[in-house]
Amino acid sequence: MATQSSPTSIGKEESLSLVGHRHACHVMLYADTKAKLFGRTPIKHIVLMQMRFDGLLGFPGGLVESKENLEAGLSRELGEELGMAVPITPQDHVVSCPAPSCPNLITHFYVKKMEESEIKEVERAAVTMATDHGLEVMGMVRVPLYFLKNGGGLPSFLSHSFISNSRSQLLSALQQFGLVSQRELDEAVRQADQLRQRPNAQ
Ligand SMILES: O=c1[nH]cnc2c1ncn2[C@@H]1O[C@H](COP(=O)(O)OP(=O)(O)O)[C@@H](O)[C@H]1O
Repeated sequence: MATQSSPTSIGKEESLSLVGHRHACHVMLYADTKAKLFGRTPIKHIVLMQMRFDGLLGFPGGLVESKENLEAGLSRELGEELGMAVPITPQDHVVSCPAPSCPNLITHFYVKKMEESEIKEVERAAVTMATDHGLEVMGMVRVPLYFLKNGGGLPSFLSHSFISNSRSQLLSALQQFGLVSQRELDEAVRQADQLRQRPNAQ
């Protein structure tokens, strides 16, 4: 599994002053919802990730070119991956970290809250308009934040494989933005670890 523990963060401006480093920017888009699974389990929040071309889960975004500023580069990547403009501002920045297993790469993470109708528009555009759909991006996925029996829901989602530090980005954003309690996150991680250790796990 490709999950790493939280790497040490670095100031965004400080990271930009490092010589010979590349910068990757990714964003977690989310919205509140009143929808219920099977008419009874509250979904609470729509949180978007994507299935990448390499079969790993990650957030939309990508490498920023050296001439671009970070938010402009991220907005450009989103245009390609989501098929519509989703402007990102410096206020959406959450944390920057050296990539865990990629020397000289800094990962910058952003979080943007949207309306439910806006996030549904993003999902539609990602399939119908995005140039990357079916190529670099296999599809957007919603993160299940609820718990079902036998580890279903968030624990099962967390037991999949994630690119770079995107799993720890997800966990810390869910906690920081109050989408899942710390107690539930701890329980989800515990159950995810158990699911991975099952002898018949794939
Ligand atoms: O969701 C993510 N969170 C953190 N780092 C990521 C995420 N997705 C990819 N990365 C890292 O950033 C690098 C570039 O990202 P990505 O593959 O999205 O860019 P690209 O489409 O411009 O090639 C990847 O090789 C990986 O190390």
